[in-house]
Amino acid sequence: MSFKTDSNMHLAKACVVPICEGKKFNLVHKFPADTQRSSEWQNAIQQKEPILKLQDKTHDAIRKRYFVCARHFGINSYKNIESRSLNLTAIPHLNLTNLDEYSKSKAYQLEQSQQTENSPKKAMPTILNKLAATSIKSESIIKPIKRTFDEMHETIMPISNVKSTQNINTSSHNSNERVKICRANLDYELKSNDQKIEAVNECEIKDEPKGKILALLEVNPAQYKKLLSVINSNSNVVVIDNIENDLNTLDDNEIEITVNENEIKIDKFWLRDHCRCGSCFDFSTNQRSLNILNIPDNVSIKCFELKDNKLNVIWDDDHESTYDTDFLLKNQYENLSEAKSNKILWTKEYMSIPSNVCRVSMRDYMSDPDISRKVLKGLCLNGFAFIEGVQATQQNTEFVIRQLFPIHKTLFGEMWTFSDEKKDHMDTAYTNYYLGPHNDNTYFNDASGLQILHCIMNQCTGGENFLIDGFQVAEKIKTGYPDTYERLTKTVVPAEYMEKDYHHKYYAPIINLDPITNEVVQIRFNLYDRAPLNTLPRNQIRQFYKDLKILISELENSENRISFKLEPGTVLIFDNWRVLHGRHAYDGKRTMTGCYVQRSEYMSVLRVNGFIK
Ligand SMILES: C[N+](C)(C)CCCC[C@H](N)C(=O)O
Ligand SMILES: O=C(O)CCC(=O)C(=O)O
Repeated sequence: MSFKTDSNMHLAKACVVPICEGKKFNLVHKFPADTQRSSEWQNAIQQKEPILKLQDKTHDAIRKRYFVCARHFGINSYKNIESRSLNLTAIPHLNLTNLDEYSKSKAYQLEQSQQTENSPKKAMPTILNKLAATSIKSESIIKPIKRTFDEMHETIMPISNVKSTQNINTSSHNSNERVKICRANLDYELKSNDQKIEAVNECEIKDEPKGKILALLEVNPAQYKKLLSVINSNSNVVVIDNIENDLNTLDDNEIEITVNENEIKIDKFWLRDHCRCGSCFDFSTNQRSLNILNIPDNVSIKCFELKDNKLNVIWDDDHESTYDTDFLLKNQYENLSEAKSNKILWTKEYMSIPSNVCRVSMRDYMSDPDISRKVLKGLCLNGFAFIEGVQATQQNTEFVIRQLFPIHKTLFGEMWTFSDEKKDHMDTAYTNYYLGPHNDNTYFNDASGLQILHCIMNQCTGGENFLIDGFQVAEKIKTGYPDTYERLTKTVVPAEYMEKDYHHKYYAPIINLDPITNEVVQIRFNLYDRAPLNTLPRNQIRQFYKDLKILISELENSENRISFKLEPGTVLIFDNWRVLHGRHAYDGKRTMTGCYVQRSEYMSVLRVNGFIK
C-alpha cells in the first residue's frame, strides 16, 4: 500500500534500465519474487551492458530498491487492458537499448488513455461505471467535492435510497480485497485529480461491494474520526476510497512516506509495535506496555497523514498513533546499517604528532566541562587519553575516574594497586616480566570497556608501556589478508582465568564485528589467558595458527604501536575493546594502580554526552 504526502499521491520510482537514465515513472514494477524470473529480468535488461548497481546485490535488496518501468513491457504483458499488474510470465522486452518500440509499450497506452481522459468526452472509467451502476450516481463520485463535513453528512444520509444487499463490516477488511475503508478527503477535488480516477480505474475489486457506497473519498484521521460516528450509525455504509493502485512497489505489509526528501518504507507491524501513545508506551519508565500478541499479523491502517513532522495513523481497530518523523527516520535499518563510526584509526606515525594525542591537565579536567568532554572525545576517536597532574595515589586516581565513570568491580577489586612485590593475584601482570600486546578480561563474557593505569611509583629501569590500535591492525589484516580476517572474525578462541575461588572462562572470536554495521567492534586478544584450543575441528587448526601468526606479526610491528614510560601523575585511560596494551620488563620498584569501567557504562556516558547514538 503506497500512500502519498500532500497532493502527490503516487511516489514515482526510478527505472533501473540504463536507457531510462534513472528517470522516475508512476508505473514501475518490482523484480519478481521468484529468483529464477528475477534473473530472467536482469538478463533481459542487461543484454548490452551489466548494470553495476545490480551486481552483487542480494535478491531481496534488488526487489526492495530497483524497478522496471512500463516502457519495457507491452500491453500483452499485463493481465488486461485496464490492469497495471503484470502477468506472471511477463519479462521486460521493449525499449531496452533505445526507445524505438515505445509505441508498443504499456506506458504509451497509458499516456494515450490519459490524453483521452482529459478530453471532455472522456468515457467514465469502467470501474466507476460498475460502481455507479451498483450504487450511487456516478457523477456524485467524480463531481468536485468542496464540502464542509455537514454537507458531507448530508451526502451520506440521502444515500439510504441505495439498495444495500450486504453489510460490509468496516473494520474487518483486509487490503487484499482491495476495498479500502474510509479515506475521504472532504476537501478533495476528485474530478480535478485524474490520477485518482485513474487509480480507481486501475483497481481490481474482486467482488464489488454490496454495501452502500458513500463515495470515492479520502479522509485524514481527524475527518475519519468524525465520519466514523456516521459510518457506525449507518452500518451498511461502506466508503470506497480512491483505491491506491498498488504499483507492485510495496508489500501490503509496508507503508511508504517521504520525510525530508527521504522515501522511507515502514513495516506496519513494526509501526504498530512502536506506538508511543499512553496506552502502548510508558514515558515515565521509557518502557513499552503494549503486548505484541495483541497486534494481529495482518495489522492494517485505515488512514494516516503526514503533518507538521508527525505521522498520524488510525489503525484498522481504530487505535490512534502519532509518530515523530525524526523517530521514524532515525530508526530505519539503513540508518543503522550504513552508519559509519567516526573513529580515527592510528599508527605510530599519526600519534607522533603531539596534537593528535588527547592529553589534558587534572586542573582543567576538574574545572572545565569542555575538558572532560575532550577526554571522552579522545577515547571515542582514538581509544585512549591521558590526564596529567594527578596526585600519585590510588585514591586520587579513583577520584579522577569517578568524575566521568562508575568503576567496574571484578575479582581484582574495584581499584587495584599491584607490583611484582604486591602479588594479590597469580598473574603475569603481577611480575616484572615483559607483557606482550593484549586486551584484558578475554575470559569474561563482557570484557571491561575501559582500563585505567596510573604508575604511582616508578623507580625502575624499563617498564615502558605501549599501546596498539587494534582496529587499525584489523583493517590492515582485512586489506592484506582478507581470508585471514574473515576467519579471525569467525574462529572462537577460548580464554580462561583460574585462581583459588575463581574460574572464569569464555570464548569468542579475536576480531568481533558489529552484527548490524559489520564494523569491528571489539578485539579480544590475549595469548597469556588462552584456554586449551578445543573449539576448532582438527582440519582447521593449522590454518588458525597461520592466521594467528599473521595477526601477531602485525601487532608486533613497531609501526603500529606507541611506547612511553608512565610516570607518577599521569593517568592513562584506554578502550580495552579496541586498544591493546603491554609493558616492557623492568628492574627495580614499580607500582601501578588502576581500575576497569564496564563497556555498557562507557557507552552510556558517550551516548549521554552525544558522542555516539
Ligand atoms: C592487574 N590487573 C587487574 C590490571 C590486571 C590483571 C590481568 C589479568 C588477566 N591476565 C587479564 O589480562 O585480564
Ligand atoms: O604493568 C603494566 O604496566 C600493565 C599491566 C597490564 O598489562 C595489565 O594489568 O593488564
